[in-house]
Amino acid sequence: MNGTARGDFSEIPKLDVSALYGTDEGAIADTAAEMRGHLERTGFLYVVGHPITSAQIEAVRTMGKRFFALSEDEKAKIQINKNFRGYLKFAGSTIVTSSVEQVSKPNQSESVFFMHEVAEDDPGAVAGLPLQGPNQWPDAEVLPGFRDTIEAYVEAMTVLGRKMASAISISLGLPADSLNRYFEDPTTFLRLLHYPPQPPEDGLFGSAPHTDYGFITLLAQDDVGGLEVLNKNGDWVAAPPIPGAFVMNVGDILARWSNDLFVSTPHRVINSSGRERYSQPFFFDPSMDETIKVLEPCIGPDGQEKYEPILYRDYLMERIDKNYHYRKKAAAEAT
Ligand SMILES: O=C(O)CCC(=O)C(=O)O
Ligand SMILES: [Fe+2]
Repeated sequence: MNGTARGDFSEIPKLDVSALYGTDEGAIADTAAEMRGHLERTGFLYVVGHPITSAQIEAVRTMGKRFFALSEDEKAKIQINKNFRGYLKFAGSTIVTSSVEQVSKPNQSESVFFMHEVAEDDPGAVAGLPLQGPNQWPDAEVLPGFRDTIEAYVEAMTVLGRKMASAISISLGLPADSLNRYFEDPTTFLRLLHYPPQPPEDGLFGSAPHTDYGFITLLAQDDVGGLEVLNKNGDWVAAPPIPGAFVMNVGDILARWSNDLFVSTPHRVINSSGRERYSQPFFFDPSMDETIKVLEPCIGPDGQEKYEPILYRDYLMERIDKNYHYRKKAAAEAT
């Protein structure tokens, strides 16, 4: 696709990925090719035809609603920690790395993060590697079934994430398994978000314009709406909810990995519905100790690699440190 098509869209395309779960190689290749077109043009697509049931998606949403309905004291028991796991209170994050506009007002949301599980006695955790440690869970007596529901969902989403990585490989003319090693111990974040209704106000967002850091994001949203995606004309294109579908988007490390073949598109949330909105993005990223170097098929005839290789851990830490109040504070205290 030539550069002029990048960002040229007025709606978010839909892709049926059922072929990726089968063995028909022709159908897999067709799906991968279609996906590639979307990743180049919009960087966003609806994923349908996956095997994750609406009931399973809904079960996670219900757990999120129950969690956010707890008292501030109860939620604060699992306040977000240095390993980036736990509860981020309302208005706890401001996006300062946004390339889209200068953002000053905090996001009008509260959220809770669960990452890939790392045992306390894991060598990485013992060595104090960043972001390596156990999750923080709400008290099982307060929220029975919470942990099981989240873990089952993360497992299913990880399978879907790997299918997408494989499709991306195929779309670039690489063997289906060529990216597997990057996702053996994937860095994953499941973020449960709650956006209370917000007043219309200049510069006030549920989620301020931003791009995602990682490889891909697979988002399930409730029926409220409010997610918008920026096209090349500067229009904010709505990404309204489609029952059972995930909104998938390219993150910055995939854009970088692909030498900017794929586009990490800015997006934002404004919850002007008058209702509570709940969403659950799953961020599927490479292993912390993998080095991300421009993929061979993405190097053009000029041989130019626009980006230096980078260790995913270093990349991620830099991005995270810039974005969150609590980490900025911790970083300041450490100096
Ligand atoms: O809640 C949404 O619809 C989008 C959330 C989002 O963009 C993010 O958490 O990165
Ligand atoms: Fe996002």
